[in-house]
Amino acid sequence: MTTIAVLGAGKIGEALLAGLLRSGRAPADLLFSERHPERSAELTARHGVRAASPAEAAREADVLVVAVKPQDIDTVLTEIGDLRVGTLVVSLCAGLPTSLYESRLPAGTPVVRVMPNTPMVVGEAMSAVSGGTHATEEHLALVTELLGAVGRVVRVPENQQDAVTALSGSGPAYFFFLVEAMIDAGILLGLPRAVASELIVQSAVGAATMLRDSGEHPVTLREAVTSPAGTTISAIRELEVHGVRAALIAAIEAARDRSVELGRAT
Ligand SMILES: NC(=O)C1=CN([C@@H]2O[C@H](COP(=O)(O)OP(=O)(O)OC[C@H]3O[C@@H](n4cnc5c(N)ncnc54)[C@H](OP(=O)(O)O)[C@@H]3O)[C@@H](O)[C@H]2O)C=CC1
Ligand SMILES: O=C(O)[C@@H]1CCC=N1
Repeated sequence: MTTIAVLGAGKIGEALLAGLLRSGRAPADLLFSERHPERSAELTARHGVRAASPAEAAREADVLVVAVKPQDIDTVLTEIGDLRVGTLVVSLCAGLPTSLYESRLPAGTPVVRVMPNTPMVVGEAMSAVSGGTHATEEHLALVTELLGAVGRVVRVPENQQDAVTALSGSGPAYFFFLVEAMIDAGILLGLPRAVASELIVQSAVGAATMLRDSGEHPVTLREAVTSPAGTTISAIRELEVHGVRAALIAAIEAARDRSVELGRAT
């Protein structure tokens, strides 16, 4: 059986562990590495998965998933020390290119770069995968299978990963921000917070399901809500006056630029 080790079991690392367990991987085939003993104990109690040092994890693993913050990559690569020949390294880190790993790990190490997102915790992640110089079709297929257990997976050329990071990696945060603002609007209009929250969250679930399942373009779906001389068009005019479309485009461009910067900083 393939042994998978997750270095850095924070928000994304723990979501992946939980998803792999949900998809039927045995706890004995998984291990993780965390900096603080209390966090390790908490994770082992919650998931029944073993904690190990980065060096132990690297020695045992067939697949080594790196899920530390990009700023911690130097430390973790130093800590893992020697890697078994052929160990597949999977990086979930924003901005970090496969060439960074290839330059620091034994020659020929296969590396796959992945950008997932937090809906992984409910099995609804969107992940994009790109192979490094030594990643074969089998490596990409294995990573696609692993990530497929926690959501959808697409393949992209590595030079698109910074854009992917800005769109779907950070994307859930933009939707949460929008929902938060819409709930605030409900409060302004005098609704109790709980009622405003239920109205908006269910509307978001319904709209997302229509987007995914109807096959319709978002413009068509929006037009179906927008009655002539009705309420929706009054709101849409305000969104355009306040430059919400341009703000979103600029925000996503800034996120892409930050991803590029994180890659250059290491
Ligand atoms: N959150 C998100 O939405 C997404 C995140 N990512 C990427 O995933 C990676 C992790 O992000 P996220 O889960 O949010 O971050 P977290 O900070 O929640 O998780 C990282 C974990 O790694 C631990 N860690 C740091 N250094 C080491 C080390 N040397 N050995 C063992 N454990 C270590 C951290 O401990 P400590 O807290 O002590 O530092 C922390 O628990 C990032 O690179 C990010 O770019 C990708 C897609 C989406
Ligand atoms: O904000 C970040 O840097 C990480 C990467 C994508 C989502 N969260």
